[in-house]
Amino acid sequence: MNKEENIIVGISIGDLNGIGGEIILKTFADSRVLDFCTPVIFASVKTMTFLKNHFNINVNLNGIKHTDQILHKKINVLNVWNEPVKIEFGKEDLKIGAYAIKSLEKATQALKNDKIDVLVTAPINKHNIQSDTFKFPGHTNYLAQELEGNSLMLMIANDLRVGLITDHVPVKDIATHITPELIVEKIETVYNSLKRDFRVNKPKIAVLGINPHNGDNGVIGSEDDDILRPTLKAIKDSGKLVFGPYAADSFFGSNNYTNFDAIIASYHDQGLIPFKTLSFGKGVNYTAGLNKIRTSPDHGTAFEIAGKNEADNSSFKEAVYKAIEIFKNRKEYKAITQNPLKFNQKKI
Ligand SMILES: NC(=O)c1ccc[n+]([C@@H]2O[C@H](COP(=O)([O-])OP(=O)(O)OC[C@H]3O[C@@H](n4cnc5c(N)ncnc54)[C@H](O)[C@@H]3O)[C@@H](O)[C@H]2O)c1
Ligand SMILES: N[C@H](C(=O)O)[C@H](O)COP(=O)(O)O
Repeated sequence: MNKEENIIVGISIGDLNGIGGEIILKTFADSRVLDFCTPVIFASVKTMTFLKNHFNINVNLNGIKHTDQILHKKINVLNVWNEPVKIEFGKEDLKIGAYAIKSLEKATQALKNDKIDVLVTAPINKHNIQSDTFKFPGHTNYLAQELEGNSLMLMIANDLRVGLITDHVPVKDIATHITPELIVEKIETVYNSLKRDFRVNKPKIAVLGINPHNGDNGVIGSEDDDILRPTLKAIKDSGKLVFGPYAADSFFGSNNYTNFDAIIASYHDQGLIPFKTLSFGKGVNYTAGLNKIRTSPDHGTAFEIAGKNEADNSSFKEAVYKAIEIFKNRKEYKAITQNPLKFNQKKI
């Protein structure tokens, strides 16, 4: 297979009782998608056949046992399990959560071993995936352990990119998590990702304040003055185009966000509420900063509509496209930065 043209997209199935299977099949039912990527779904042919019949989606599945059997122009399904699985749409079920993790672990292994080029994850339910061996609040935190680099949750929709200093952290713990070291690490990660993954030459990054109105000189909290401002000053002094802190409440409403290549929020809902409000259904969740590429849609398992053929697959499709785009950008960036003279040479 020509890996240059046919990027192999590994897909973890997510929660089988949610909308994951539906959005995956709807995406690859459009055969044009198979012209530029080769999907490999980590699940089982039996399970995927049940789903395609349930949703009446007319696709052919190519069942395989090993990644060396992957075929181009086919929807490959790698059999991670063979037994029949009882799918009950909309039901939170620990047994179903265990299949989501089986799929994720197998796909991650393939990603680590370069058997797939990128990983796109369908949504999981964070409660039913917990077990004695799996204790992560999400893919980002799991992949941060499995892969190399410093992970960053970066939500992307066209030119809007919102990264988080803290991600799946309970509200009561946020302030203690935000240290100068973590701020530096996350800004460094988004800066490098903008250059390498999105080919932004001189990234401009905005940082949102932690407290309401940046703490109003200590009246509403001291973290902005004591931690954030001095850290940002040191980063700015190093020559990076980093701006802020900006009061978070008006930053998006005033359209100021359009002036930056990325926005860094202090915590999950500070960043994800404006992001999803502006882009829900088109956004992509990208785990930046790691040696491998993983994207996912900007939504969850949507149990209330699962099985009803109502799920919109736009965000999942966008997640596939973005993973491919980032894969290509990284390759190009590597070529340019390794030997710029060679890259610019033209054949005479
Ligand atoms: N990438 C992921 O794995 C991921 C992302 C977000 C949430 N989750 C998990 O999913 C579960 C449910 O989370 P939630 O209820 O907060 O968010 P959700 O995104 O599942 O649902 C929010 C709302 O959006 C609707 N919706 C979501 N996706 C849709 C789609 N493709 N088409 C049409 N409507 C859609 C739902 O019906 C619901 O009304 C939680 O366990 C959460 O942790 C997982
Ligand atoms: N915070 C993500 C969102 O709301 O879209 C979601 O929980 C997924 O997180 P992981 O990518 O870490 O699973």
